Amino acid sequence: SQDPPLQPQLLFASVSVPGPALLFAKVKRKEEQVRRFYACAACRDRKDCNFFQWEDEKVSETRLQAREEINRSRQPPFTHTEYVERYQSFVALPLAKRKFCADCQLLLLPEEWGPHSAHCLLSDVSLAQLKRPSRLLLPLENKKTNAQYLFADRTCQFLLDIIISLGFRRVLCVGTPRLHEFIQMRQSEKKEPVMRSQLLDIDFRYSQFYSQEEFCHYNMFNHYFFGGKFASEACQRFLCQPNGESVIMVTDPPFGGMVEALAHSFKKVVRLWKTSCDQELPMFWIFPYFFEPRILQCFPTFALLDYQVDYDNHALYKHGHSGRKQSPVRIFTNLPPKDVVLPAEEGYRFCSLCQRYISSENKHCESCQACTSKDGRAWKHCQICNKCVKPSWVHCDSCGRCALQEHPCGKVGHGCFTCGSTEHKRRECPVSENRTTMKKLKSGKRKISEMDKEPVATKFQRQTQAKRARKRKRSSGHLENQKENQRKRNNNNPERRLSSI
Ligand SMILES: C[S@@+](CC[C@H](N)C(=O)[O-])C[C@H]1O[C@@H](n2cnc3c(N)ncnc32)[C@H](O)[C@@H]1O
Ligand SMILES: [Zn+2]
Ligand SMILES: [Zn+2]
Ligand SMILES: [Zn+2]
Ligand SMILES: [Zn+2]
Ligand SMILES: [Zn+2]
Repeated sequence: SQDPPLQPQLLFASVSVPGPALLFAKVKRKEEQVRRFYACAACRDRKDCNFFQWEDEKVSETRLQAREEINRSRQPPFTHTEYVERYQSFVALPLAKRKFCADCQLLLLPEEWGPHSAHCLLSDVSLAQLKRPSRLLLPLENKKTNAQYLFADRTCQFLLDIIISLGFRRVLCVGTPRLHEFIQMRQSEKKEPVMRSQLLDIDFRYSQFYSQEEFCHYNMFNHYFFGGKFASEACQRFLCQPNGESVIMVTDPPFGGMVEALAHSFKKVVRLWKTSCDQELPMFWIFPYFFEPRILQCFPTFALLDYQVDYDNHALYKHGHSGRKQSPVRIFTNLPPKDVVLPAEEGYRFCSLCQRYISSENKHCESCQACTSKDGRAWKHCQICNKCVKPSWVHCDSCGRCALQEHPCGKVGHGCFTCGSTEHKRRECPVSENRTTMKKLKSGKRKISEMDKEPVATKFQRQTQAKRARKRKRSSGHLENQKENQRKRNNNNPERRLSSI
């Protein structure tokens, strides 16, 4: 990008544990050069972790030591084994002695009460509460890094029901603590059929509640198991049980995350599971619909489902029309869409032509030969663009495409780096959810409905952009050529640094 380098990072702050960095590339357009650097694989906000190192940089001994020191200070206070032992001691205590420190987010043993006496303590922690850690723990709402948005019960129940009805008996929960918790609770209630689950998440606070077979402290941006070989083997053991076909992976990564890095990790998870045959690990990847092109680039067999994923603690992304925005979060899957039955009581119905379940207002377009709505509203077909567009869009002759009435006419740039939209820049992106956007939304200054903003560059736009690029190349000769190629290479490089990260 042309932007000054955003400080990349190696360490985690909110859930602060050291781990390997990712290698990114920064392109200086003017100087025609690429410089690679290491940055944190977990934090997308430099306030959380400001690790930065050029690839070819020599790091002094003193700096290495200082870094070691920071790493040490950011380790979880206990090992997973210690957490498990503590849990056992904790549940053996009488109710009156079971205290949870809300400030430290820690289950306390009586001999530790002293140093926490001035902290906010929760007393009489019941077994029922211990079974729902996602309610006990404060969601890490740090927008860029953790973005811990928890499923509403409606969504959790739907996911579990559909998983069971599809015949799966084991669920690998990658960044889905609440789904894991649902399955664990079900198990303790001895419900049939028996379901099992394992959680992989960067939030190590969960080590307090789950065994090493139930939880692995994991970074999904670089497939890193903090518990080392023991943990990755636990994951492999979970995936590769005798009836290997009955396992599904469900992931709900932070939305600001880089799709390509995630896909790279998920392919490694598949390799942990994969037997000799060329099977695909069944997967639900929960992510905003406007990432469809980028997800399909990484996983061409995936389909986008119409189901609107709903969160408890997300002020904006809510299901339905209750004055709030509808959720743009959907399920991507490599299972046949016709098998994923969406709830009729929420208005979903089957389109026999598309062979999939669609939302109530989505309608089948004869010209496109598909149910074209992505956002849940009825889309309309534009004869000139030869595709369906959002209801609020009109065809603009100067731009040669459909857009909002008040679009920046004639200024088709590269668009948003995070989601690909040409209607806004990264700073206003609804996905990266930075402060400015949140402030604007809160103060009601938002002129254009976020829903009306154009999502990822569509195939058509990409084609016209490519055409323009080719034209530019022809007209401005070699240097321009190089730039364009550089840009393309960059876009194809999975380790390229996106400004969203
Ligand atoms: C959008 S929330 C999804 C939670 C899910 N909706 C649920 O209710 O179970 C993202 C989850 O990913 C986890 N997470 C964030 N960054 C991560 C990373 N780098 N590696 C692994 N997990 C991460 C967060 O701790 C959080 O649990
Ligand atoms: Zn405390
Ligand atoms: Zn249809
Ligand atoms: Zn159409
Ligand atoms: Zn049009
Ligand atoms: Zn225009």
